[in-house]
Amino acid sequence: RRHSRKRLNFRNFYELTDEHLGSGAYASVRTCISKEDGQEYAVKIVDKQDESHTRWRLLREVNTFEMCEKCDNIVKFIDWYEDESNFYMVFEKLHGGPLLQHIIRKTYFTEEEARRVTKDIATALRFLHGQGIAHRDIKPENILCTERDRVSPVKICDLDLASRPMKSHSPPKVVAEPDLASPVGSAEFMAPEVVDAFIGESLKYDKRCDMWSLGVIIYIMLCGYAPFQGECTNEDCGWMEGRPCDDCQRDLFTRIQLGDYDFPEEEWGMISQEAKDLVRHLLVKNVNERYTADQVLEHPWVRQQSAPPTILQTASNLFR
Ligand SMILES: O=C1N=Cc2cc(Nc3ncnc4nc[nH]c34)ccc21
Repeated sequence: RRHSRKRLNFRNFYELTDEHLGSGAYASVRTCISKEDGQEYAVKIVDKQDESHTRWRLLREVNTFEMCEKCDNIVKFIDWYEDESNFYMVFEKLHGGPLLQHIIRKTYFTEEEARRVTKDIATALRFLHGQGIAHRDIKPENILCTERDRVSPVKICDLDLASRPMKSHSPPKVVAEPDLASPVGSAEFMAPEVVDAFIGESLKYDKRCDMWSLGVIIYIMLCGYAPFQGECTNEDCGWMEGRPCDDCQRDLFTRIQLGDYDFPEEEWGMISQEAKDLVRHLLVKNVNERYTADQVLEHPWVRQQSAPPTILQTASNLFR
């Protein structure tokens, strides 16, 4: 009972400020100040009204963060609370904010800065994948800059969609007399891909989705636009303003599935061959061939002490 009582008093331990750090569909992230040490923290406030946000789902995310506390490139989780209407997840406060907002504010952004950010994200992914966890939602909003005045080091956040490592790779316990009503107990009915998921290679490959996402982030950091973009015939469909458009969405999915992207000379002419080579090894449709986090960290462009100081056109293109 003591344990749960403590959980109910977020406001006894922290005071919310009116600084909003971000908001998603079901949660908002705000700055709060600890009454204990006077330091700023970030708190993700999850609305309980959305019944898909159960305590079980919160505790799973909390547990995933606790597995990652040793990794310097994953935002540090501090503690969680709840009251009748919200869950509160408290994190260390990072002062640089989300990656793209940071890059837009910079007058110039160099390959060397892109290399350092890439190394930090690959380090976080190597740690997660080493724990058997796939992030599954790697995107610029989930890459946070630690400092206001420089783009690296960065940390990844939001493990809500992260996969949980399988307890063990043992195949499902098969009972002698299969109870036909409960498919889990009887492997006789499992499809090949389900058997594969239990014991096959697919477990190894489910982390590779994060490496594709990393490839898209590196591409955007180097030129300021995405490798795959959807566009429909209707000029002012609203897609570019962030409004939904089914035709654009379908076009985007088709382009991703075809994996057809290129390096337009205007921006990519001045970018090193090593940087392009790394992107080529990540935006690979075949997961068997797609680079792992270890391979990214061993790649010449990432390993080198510094990449070319070439000033990129990223910031101006991001503004478009
Ligand atoms: O788990 C999280 N899901 C979203 C999220 C955002 C988030 N945001 C921030 N955390 C710490 N400092 C931040 N500064 C800006 N946004 C910040 C932290 C943790 C999570």
